[in-house]
Amino acid sequence: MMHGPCGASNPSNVCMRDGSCKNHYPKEFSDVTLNGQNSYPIYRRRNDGKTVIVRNVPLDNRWVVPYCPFLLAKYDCHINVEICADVKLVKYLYKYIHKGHDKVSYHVVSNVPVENQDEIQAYQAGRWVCAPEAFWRIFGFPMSEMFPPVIVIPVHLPNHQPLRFGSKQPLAQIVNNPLSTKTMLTEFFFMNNIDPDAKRLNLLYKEFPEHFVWEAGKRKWKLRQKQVVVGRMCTVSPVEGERYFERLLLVNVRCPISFEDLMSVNGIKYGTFREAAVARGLLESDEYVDGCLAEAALFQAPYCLRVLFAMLLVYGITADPQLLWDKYYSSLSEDFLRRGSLTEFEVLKETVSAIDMVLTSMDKCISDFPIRFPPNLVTANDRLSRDYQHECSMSVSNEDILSMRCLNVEQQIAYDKIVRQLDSQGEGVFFLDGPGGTGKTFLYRALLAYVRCKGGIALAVASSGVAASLLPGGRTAHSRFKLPIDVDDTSIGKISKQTSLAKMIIEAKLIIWDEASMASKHTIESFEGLLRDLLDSPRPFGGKIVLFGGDFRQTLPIVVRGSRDAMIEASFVSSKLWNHITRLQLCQNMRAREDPSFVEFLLRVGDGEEPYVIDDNIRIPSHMLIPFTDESASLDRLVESVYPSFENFSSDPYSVINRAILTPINDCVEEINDLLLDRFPGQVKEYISFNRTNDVVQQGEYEDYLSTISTSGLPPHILKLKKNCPVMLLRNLNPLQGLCNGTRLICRELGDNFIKAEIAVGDFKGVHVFIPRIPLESSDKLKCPIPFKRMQIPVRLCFVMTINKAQGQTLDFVGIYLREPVFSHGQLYVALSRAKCSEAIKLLIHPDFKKGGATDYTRNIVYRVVFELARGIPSFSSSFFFFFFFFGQVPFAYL
Ligand SMILES: Nc1ncnc2c1ncn2[C@@H]1O[C@H](COP(=O)(O)OP(=O)(O)OP(=O)(O)O)[C@@H](O)[C@H]1O
Repeated sequence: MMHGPCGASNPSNVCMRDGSCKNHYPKEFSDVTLNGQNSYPIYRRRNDGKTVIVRNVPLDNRWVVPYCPFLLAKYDCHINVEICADVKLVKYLYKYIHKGHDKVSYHVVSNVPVENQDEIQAYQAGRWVCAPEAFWRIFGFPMSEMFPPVIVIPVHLPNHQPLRFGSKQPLAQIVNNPLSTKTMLTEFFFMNNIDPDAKRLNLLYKEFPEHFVWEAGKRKWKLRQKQVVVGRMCTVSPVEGERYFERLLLVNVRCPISFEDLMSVNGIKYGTFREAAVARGLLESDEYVDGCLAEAALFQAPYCLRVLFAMLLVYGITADPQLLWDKYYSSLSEDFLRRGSLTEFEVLKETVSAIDMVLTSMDKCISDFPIRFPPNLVTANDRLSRDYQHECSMSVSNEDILSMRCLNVEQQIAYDKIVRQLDSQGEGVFFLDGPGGTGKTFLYRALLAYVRCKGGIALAVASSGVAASLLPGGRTAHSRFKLPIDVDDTSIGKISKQTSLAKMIIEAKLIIWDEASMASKHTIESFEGLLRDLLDSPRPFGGKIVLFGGDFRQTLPIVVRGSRDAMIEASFVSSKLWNHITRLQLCQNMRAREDPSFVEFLLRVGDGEEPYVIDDNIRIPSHMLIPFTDESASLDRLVESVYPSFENFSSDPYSVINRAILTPINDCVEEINDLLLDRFPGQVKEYISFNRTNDVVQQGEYEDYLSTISTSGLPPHILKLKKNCPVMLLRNLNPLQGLCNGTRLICRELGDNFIKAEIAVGDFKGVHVFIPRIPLESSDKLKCPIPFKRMQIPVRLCFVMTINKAQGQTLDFVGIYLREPVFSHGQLYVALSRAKCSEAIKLLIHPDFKKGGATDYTRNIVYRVVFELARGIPSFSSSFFFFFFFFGQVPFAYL
């Protein structure tokens, strides 16, 4: 069915209102179906050049009314079906039931003279009941049904019980009726106080109707025998003040026995619900920041306190930074004061500089915040030259110096080639291509050591925080080169030539960019434009020596819900710059060198050469499999393989940190993490988040829903932790000091307002940090359709993590849980290649009954075209290396 035509071709069409179409035709062309503004779908309408003539006007795809081709053909009429894939679209479920498809407006025209007509009465609304509906109603069949039934439960302040009475009922009778004061809420408290079942079940208010029935006549709760129901508290807007805070407490406090009990926290009775909510950490407030710093100051760790203070400033959690600065200055400067040799001014300068240094790594500076200091305490020049000095004087570990002499043959060839260019002050852009574990990081470290030992500047960056934390002095490429986050083909990084950052980049002898295969081509092109601009050179990358590295078998740049073509198009190999790059190949797997048959298997999986059994499924060697018997028993076996005994792990948490269960989707991560936390020894502590909608009007309406959202970029609403458990950081908090998105940590202390954690991997292993609650947003618009911020400690348990989060990490033991098969290029390969040998891997594959229920094969997605594009450049000694690539992993050193 075609709409219209309307608009200029037919301005009098029925859809025209004020000169434009009320149904917004013609729609936009779109290659794919997208979620549009306010969750209305933008359907796929390809610009294929086809038109049809409707009432003498040529109409293209933009005029087609959405329809379902199957239903159209089957019933020979226009039927459209929309699937609610987003919470905002649920409105359709209700809209069409209540809107009344059969409702009509009609006008009754009478012969009465116009001046005597009652226009309002003349306008009528009526219903037209079609024959099937008439029959349906006559037979008394239900027209609509909701399952399970939803019981709405009231929220009222003490002595504010809502009361219904007749206009003629005597007031004394109402007041003296003992039942009038009883509501579902007061009786919920009563039951929690006296009823053994209610005590045993330890319920939240909203859970109560699932287990108890409300007897309206007797105004009391009775234990429910059967029937499934859902309880929902009525919504309360934050503008209602105390009633809103009371509801917030009722959402989170189990088994309260009275209003007073609800207002008590740890034995302290607060005067208001708001104060009680703040004390429970359910509300964002300045009291929280104060409490957080006061608690942290007790640890007498001024370095950690300064990092914490900087985080609280950056995330804008405090309204009055000056007040906090004055109050905590002595704790923040404690170590400088203790030195004794510094003047008061020098102590101040050192303290401010130290905080400023942390702020710089988060792209801020102390002068961005309203704290009064003597003028020019830390100047912009100080800041930049500090960064410059830091890079110039980067220390080199003995291990890295030694690595220059331990390179294998392939590494040595690549190393020599780059060193030759460095020594001859030449130029060159390289791509170090090697499967996971072939020693790319090892080679980067050797090259960084070479340049730095000679006093030169070598900049090390990576696409992800985890990879950056494995390089000495590593930063994420975005933060180091100030690259825009949302880049397109016109973006160019911008750094003023007068700054010392520009000086540092210009003087850098070598720039290394790890995991460039994960960076989008626009990001790399933007970086290339920046180099040309800074170096005033038309040559690619401004004539610098740049070494990119990565593995195109691993995951490609993320294009949210992007198609295969979109991912390939976004990849580095699709960039025009790819032709200017010399490829260096590493093949010998150093991580899994003890297990050559595993290495060969890995490569076949990564290259998409492992034979397919059915569709795109490959068979997994039986010794790597956990046989599927039933859901919980098989999962138990997987868990036991990865974490045989938690008793030993809690005394040596480092042995947990290098083990993990990997899974492609986030859905079961939280569930299995919670299961494992239960088995982990120790007392559990819960941190409940506060979810704040960006539009304050939506707060009351969506608050309950927001707390159910679980997505990989956000910590859970209820974060459960135990002392010594492993967690993963979810934000780049302080990349300079190893706190990157993906850094693994061990929880050492569980404070009321923050956790004290120890960095468990990378160059900053062993460093302690305080991690407070910060406001976090998710970029996943589909899972988070209502824009909101979650105030929570930005960590997740990492007994289990998604495969994408594990990229770049080496693990001692890997469990792979495939409740759903992998869904994107390279995921199976990334998961398998985290281990050093096949003995250190166990896979559990859920049977796919559509494919015969087998549990020994699973999907492997490989976009081979990426490899073809990658090979489209001159490959350095490629034939020499490919010989070994295909004919076994014979180490060159043995030849
Ligand atoms: N020449 C070498 N001599 C000894 N050990 C090496 C050598 N090269 C690499 N290794 C070791 O092999 C392991 C894997 O190396 P590395 O992490 O550098 O690989 P990678 O290619 O960067 O892996 P990924 O792509 O998964 O990050 C490390 O434990 C590293 O120390």
